[in-house]
Amino acid sequence: MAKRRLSKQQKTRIDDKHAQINRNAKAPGKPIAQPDDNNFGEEQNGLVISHYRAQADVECALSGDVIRCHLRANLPHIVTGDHVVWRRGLGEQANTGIVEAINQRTSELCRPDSYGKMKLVGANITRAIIVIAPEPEAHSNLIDRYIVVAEHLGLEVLLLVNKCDLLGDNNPTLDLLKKYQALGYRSLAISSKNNIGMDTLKQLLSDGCSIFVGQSGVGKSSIIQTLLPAEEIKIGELSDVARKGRHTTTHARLYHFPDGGNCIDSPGIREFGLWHLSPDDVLHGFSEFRPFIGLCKYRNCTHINDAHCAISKAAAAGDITPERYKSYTYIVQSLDEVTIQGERPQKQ
Ligand SMILES: Nc1nc2c(ncn2[C@@H]2O[C@H](COP(=O)(O)OP(=O)(O)OP(=O)(O)O)[C@@H](O)[C@H]2O)c(=O)[nH]1
Ligand SMILES: [Zn+2]
Repeated sequence: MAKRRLSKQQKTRIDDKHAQINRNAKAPGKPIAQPDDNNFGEEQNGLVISHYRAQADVECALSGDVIRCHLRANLPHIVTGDHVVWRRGLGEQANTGIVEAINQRTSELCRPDSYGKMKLVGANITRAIIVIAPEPEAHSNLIDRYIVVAEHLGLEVLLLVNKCDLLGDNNPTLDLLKKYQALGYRSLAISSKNNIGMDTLKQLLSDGCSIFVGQSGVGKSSIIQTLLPAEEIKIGELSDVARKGRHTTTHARLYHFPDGGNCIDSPGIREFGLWHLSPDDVLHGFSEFRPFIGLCKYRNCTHINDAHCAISKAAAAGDITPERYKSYTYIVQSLDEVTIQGERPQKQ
């Protein structure tokens, strides 16, 4: 994945798209030919497992069947993880249905597509599993970036150390772990290869809807495969596509863990980033900074080398660690960089 600095024009386009997504959630869409109401049964609840341009696979809340549904015109943009009201086709049409309404979402995850346009990739996610490993080495700034987005979306964070079979006694990953534990983040060390800690992980994931994020090679595919033995091939397919960089062709899919809880996965979701966040969002994403927010002398304080800044004073006094403060400044200064799907990393 390449990091590149967005031009003003591209940033405007992303902002416009985000505004459009918000408008779509409220405003009517283009009129399309409507199916005959008499051909469908009672309204019922469902869960969007996957969605395509004009259709969605909806799981019936009662039977668990997954039905390919058309979408009622004027419906806001639908996305994997949406809770919907739908009606099943009658008679010979029982294997189809129509989505009538989308219930309010508790969270929305967006990301830019290959053209830099923002699109929704998942809804109602409750938990971000940030996967790190002794190899490739974990960097706290990357962890902080994931945490900031998770905090912004109101997600629970689980810092998952995979490959614990490679941890010696003095591995730097253990120090990292302690640092985030001290900040109040839950963590767990596992080895998907040696099946260590997997039962505890299953328990932690047994409610809500999780997504797995983290740098390439930490073992996200391996972990998901272990948790979803029946879905092995499909996960593998997604992973292969990710490696070839053809992300736009894949759809986010919702999976049920056998022991409870859901997971939404796609290469696009695994690479979640700081799309659209303002410097203020980033500030609030550093949870230990919050007691000092609003105490700076100047209202337009950027908290980076500003005079009379309560945040930098807290860092100097040791109430905020130098690493986290540095991480904050680094993230704010790189907010206009974005990872575009399908691009290869550029040499620095
Ligand atoms: N030693 C050890 N190796 C592991 C473990 N889990 C995964 N691996 C290895 O780590 C490598 C990367 O695993 P993947 O599951 O492909 O990692 P990923 O995070 O999905 O990578 P991307 O698909 O590139 O994002 C593979 O060679 C795995 O066999 C583990 O618990 N211990
Ligand atoms: Zn300040």
